[in-house]
Amino acid sequence: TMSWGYAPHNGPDKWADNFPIANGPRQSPIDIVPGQASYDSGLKPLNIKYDPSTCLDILNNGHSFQVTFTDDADSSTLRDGPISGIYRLKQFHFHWGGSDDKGSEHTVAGTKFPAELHLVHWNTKYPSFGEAASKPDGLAVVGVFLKAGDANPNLQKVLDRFDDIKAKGKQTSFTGFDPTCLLPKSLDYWTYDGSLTTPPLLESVTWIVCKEPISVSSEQMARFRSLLFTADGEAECCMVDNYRPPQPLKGRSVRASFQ
Ligand SMILES: Oc1ccc(S)c(O)c1
Ligand SMILES: [Zn+2]
Repeated sequence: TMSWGYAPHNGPDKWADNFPIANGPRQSPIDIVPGQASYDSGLKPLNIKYDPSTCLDILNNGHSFQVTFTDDADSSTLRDGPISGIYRLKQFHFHWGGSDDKGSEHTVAGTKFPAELHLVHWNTKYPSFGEAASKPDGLAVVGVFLKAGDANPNLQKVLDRFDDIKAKGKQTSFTGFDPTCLLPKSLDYWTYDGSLTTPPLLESVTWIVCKEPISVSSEQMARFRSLLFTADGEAECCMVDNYRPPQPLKGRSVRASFQ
């Protein structure tokens, strides 16, 4: 059977064929309109504590590349912000474009960024990521925009491993990395109830989108685009434009942690 992707024949406009939730009431991403977000003084600052020793490996899964963490203890966690309880970091990955004028999933008053980082956490009130992913309060994803500018030395540590994961299915060890270094100075954020932005598009995500972007150089963006959607031995297809466009808000409110 044809699996989902980002091409005309299997991309975002086709996902509803196999994943009808694609037209559900709390789909992601969305266009964030700052003037329409409501400041909520009850929102707490994000409490993020990551342990670099939980960083395990980096892999090309055919849709993006992902850095995976061991999540059998409360070592790398997200607390407070808009959530209750303790959420454990499972993985981070990115979405990006074929050129610097597109690539992010969330947009800000229609503005697209060249890429977007997703740090995926699951609620420890559930026994595992897989269990949590099917619950309305199961996941919390911190989104960070990448803005074209100075080269990002912290990001470069990840990009330097791309030679080992160029093709779909390739994986290599990646340890001792602390993703805190990929967060912006300010942790002001917008938050709303949404979903995974890739199939199965589960409506289980509390989205926490940082207002401040981090920097990425155009040369570093070119490096993202050197990865392949395709496996060794298949006709090569560059991994670009692996982003879902904004989805209908359907009455949801977007709250801001800042005035
Ligand atoms: O576990 C996840 C997979 C994909 C995406 S886009 C997420 O936000 C979480
Ligand atoms: Zn994502």
